[in-house]
Amino acid sequence: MKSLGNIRRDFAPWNKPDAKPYIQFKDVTKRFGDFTAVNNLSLSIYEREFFALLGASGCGKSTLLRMLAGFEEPTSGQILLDGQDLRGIPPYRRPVNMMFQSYALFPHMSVEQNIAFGLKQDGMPKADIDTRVAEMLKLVKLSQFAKRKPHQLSGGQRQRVALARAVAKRPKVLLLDEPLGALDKKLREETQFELMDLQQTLGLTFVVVTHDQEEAMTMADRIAILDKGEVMQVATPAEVYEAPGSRFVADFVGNINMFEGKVADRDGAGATITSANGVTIRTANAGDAAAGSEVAFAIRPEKIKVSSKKPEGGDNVMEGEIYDIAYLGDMTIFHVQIGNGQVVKASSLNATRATEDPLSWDDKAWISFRNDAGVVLTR
Ligand SMILES: Nc1ncnc2c1ncn2[C@@H]1O[C@H](COP(=O)(O)OP(=O)(O)OP(=O)(O)O)[C@@H](O)[C@H]1O
Repeated sequence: MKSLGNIRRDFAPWNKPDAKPYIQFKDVTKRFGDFTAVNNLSLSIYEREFFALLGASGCGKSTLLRMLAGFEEPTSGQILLDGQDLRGIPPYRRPVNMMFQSYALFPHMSVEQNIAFGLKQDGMPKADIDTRVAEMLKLVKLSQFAKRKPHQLSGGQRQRVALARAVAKRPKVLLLDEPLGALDKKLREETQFELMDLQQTLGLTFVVVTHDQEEAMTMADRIAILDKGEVMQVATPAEVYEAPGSRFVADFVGNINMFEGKVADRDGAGATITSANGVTIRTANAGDAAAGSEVAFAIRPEKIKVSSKKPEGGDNVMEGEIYDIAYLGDMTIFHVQIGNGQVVKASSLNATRATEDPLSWDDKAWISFRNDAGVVLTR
């Protein structure tokens, strides 16, 4: 795992000016009657990338995948794969395979027959099929289950059979529509790592559709966040989380506190922001927000410290009262109502067993955060 991690750290073709995208959506629009499911969308995906399409139900994620697979054609615009326009090319002639949420395994066939199915249809010689199936079974660690029927497997094992079947034909691109949707939380988390390993081992390009942001953050090299058929932001998980480009993205990914307000003063890269309900915030990252403009200051709960005593110094210190406490085992989330009535969420890791600074409902408390802990959003 360590070495894979190192390889991934260097994997950023989107930052290389001469890197050629492998998959390109160019001004793609898809209408169903007078409903626009995908609106003039452009997107580039690179070879061997693990790319996630993330968005709420109905935002057009599956439609994008289906157009790439060839089950739908764009109303206008182009989809290119390795420079080739895909329009008019039927699904079975595209170097793309799709794995659906309902794995659609054939119930009457054994695991190995399921995996062999597509290869047989392609007329591959029997000896080659046997070799390929054995290789796939080993890859997904199901060799000992080759003779079983799908109903004799667990949900996670069935999911791996479906994966093996989807990659058996060695597609260049694997499309996964909510691939882990049917698995429980623990199994999902394990399987996420298996999927990442598999993608690395095979050197494939993966495009995965999910509405689960944690899943997208864990697995993907980059994430496209979609809303109403449009791309809101395309970035690495860390960028999406630490530097969201808009209120929509900030709010969509993870938990965040938002202070709506105005830029009162700018100095260098920083600014002073007065929130609509009277809090003054000092920030070092004001981006391109102009003095006087309406902005939101956004800060993640884990960047805010809660204490019973007023912290000495510090960039931003506000007095409040504990409004609510949620103990989640590994961490505690405090809701602190500050002077102006706004409730601020702050989380702290429960790294030690007894908390050094016990806080309780209705206690007076102080919140504090550094001036580089949040971002200013202009959109
Ligand atoms: N064949 C179709 N005819 C009419 N409308 C469609 C068709 N396919 C999709 N849509 C509409 O297009 C929009 C986008 O659908 P899509 O399946 O891409 O969403 P999604 O983001 O994948 O959502 P979910 O997470 O619920 O699957 C939806 O409003 C859907 O109702």
